[in-house]
Amino acid sequence: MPEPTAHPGGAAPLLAIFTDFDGTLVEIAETPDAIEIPAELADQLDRTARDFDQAFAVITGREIADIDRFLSPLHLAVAGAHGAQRRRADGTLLELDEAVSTAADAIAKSIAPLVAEHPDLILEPKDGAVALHFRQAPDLEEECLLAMQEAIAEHPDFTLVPGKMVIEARPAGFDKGSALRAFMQEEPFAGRTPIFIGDDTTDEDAFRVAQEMGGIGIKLGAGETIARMRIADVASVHALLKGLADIAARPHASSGVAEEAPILADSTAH
Ligand SMILES: O=P(O)(O)OC[C@H]1O[C@H](O[C@H]2O[C@H](CO)[C@@H](O)[C@H](O)[C@H]2O)[C@H](O)[C@@H](O)[C@@H]1O
Repeated sequence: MPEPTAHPGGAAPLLAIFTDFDGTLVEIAETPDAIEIPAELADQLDRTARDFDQAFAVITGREIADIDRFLSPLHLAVAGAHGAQRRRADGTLLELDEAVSTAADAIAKSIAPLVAEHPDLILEPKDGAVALHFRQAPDLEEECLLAMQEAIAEHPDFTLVPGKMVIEARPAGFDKGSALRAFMQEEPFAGRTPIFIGDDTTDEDAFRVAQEMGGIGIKLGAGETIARMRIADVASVHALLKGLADIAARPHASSGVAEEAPILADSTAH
């Protein structure tokens, strides 16, 4: 693994920026399609990517196609379906094993009758993963969990992960940490110091890997976390990205993230 690189003009390291999508770049909504995309979001992320020499990626539970649709016409580096899908910074799309797609289809099919019976549930089939949402029927959480456990029983290569009012099946061996590590082995991420911003339990793997690699995990909101830093809300994430881009655009930046961005708090401070 290459050592993190110092900024050519000063002491600040070159950063690689990774963010989660739902609950981090956009506010949580009642349904997956009801999210509101701030008008300037795509432009801001494009600027972040450019100012960090394209060392910027979204690591999400969503499909890559979803992220492209929400940020159109921007095509960022993205790890989708919790890392099962990945598009590199140079635009190369990594092929998903056909057996994984087939198994995800089968899991979604076996959940369909439950969703037909309870129209408030939302089934979100993805290429390589399946999400069963119960935000509009919270009393069905237990039933959803049992149904998903049953559905993956015949697919031992899949594992269940809880999210925000959702239970997801994803292929074992993929998570947001493995996605971050994979990006960090490639240009233009290699040798940089990773920062990952996220809000959910599935983001903990990425916090861990970012910190193992000498970087920083930034947890949005409350809740147990291994992330070293916290940030209050989605608006603060946008402000932080803008602030980081401003720092990166300066030719002789010399100060660190925390010093330049008081919207961050040490997550271990009381
Ligand atoms: O990893 P993320 O980018 O945070 O994606 C996690 C899941 O986000 C979406 O579901 C969540 O957001 C929805 C819209 O706000 C909300 O209605 C739902 O209750 C949340 O669980 C998305 O639909 C999933 O595919 C992602 O895995």
